[in-house]
Amino acid sequence: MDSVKNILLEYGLRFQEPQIEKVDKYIEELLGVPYNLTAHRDLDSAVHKNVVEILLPLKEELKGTLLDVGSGNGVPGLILAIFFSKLKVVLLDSREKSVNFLRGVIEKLDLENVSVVKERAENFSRERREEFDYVTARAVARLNVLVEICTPALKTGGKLLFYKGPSYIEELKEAQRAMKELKVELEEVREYSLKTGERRALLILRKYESSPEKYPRRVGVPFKRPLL
Ligand SMILES: C[S@@+](CC[C@H](N)C(=O)[O-])C[C@H]1O[C@@H](n2cnc3c(N)ncnc32)[C@H](O)[C@@H]1O
Repeated sequence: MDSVKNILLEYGLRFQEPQIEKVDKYIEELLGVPYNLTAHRDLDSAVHKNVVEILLPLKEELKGTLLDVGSGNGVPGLILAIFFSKLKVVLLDSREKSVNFLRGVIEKLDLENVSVVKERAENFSRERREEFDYVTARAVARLNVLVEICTPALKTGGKLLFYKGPSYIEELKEAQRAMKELKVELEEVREYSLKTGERRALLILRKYESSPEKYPRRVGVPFKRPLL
């Protein structure tokens, strides 16, 4: 039977045993069934979607502070916290159900470098300006919205790491105004493919100056009236 370890080895990803043990437990929590009872296809798909997709495009070690916006079940923030022990991670989500799940997982996995906050990103980013070295997000909003709700919490010189599908090309065009307003520039796009055939891209944007105080606008506005 495939294990998390074998799948990561297939991709040439590097790891240590304690990290694999934690990911095994995490997948068990995610699927809601003990590891030895997990169906092969469920395990394979969960590891690809939640672990390989996150680690594969990262060549460098991440260290410092990281905020994961709209963390849901903990992807990518929790996975990054497991594999990069020098990171201090805040998982942010406005949904009670996600926050409760995440708190349970952190306790079970005994993770000391992760905390969870239940709050809307618009409020959190306004209050915690210029605090994080990285802000990450996957499957939360289109790029122009993400830039507005994430960038204020980022330090000047810090990086936004957004996991996207092939729609990123359109989203980048649409996000030009938001990038200019919030003072971020595209540094790099890392395109990659999973063995499942899925095409993905990691967008890396760098904040070159403080974002104006008027951003982010109040809760809901960046979604309802995105910067275009
Ligand atoms: C589709 S899920 C994605 C979860 C995870 N990032 C992933 O890729 O598996 C989107 C999550 O973003 C959260 N979310 C959406 N808008 C948000 C906001 N403005 N502030 C905080 N959380 C938000 C939702 O509650 C939900 O848990």
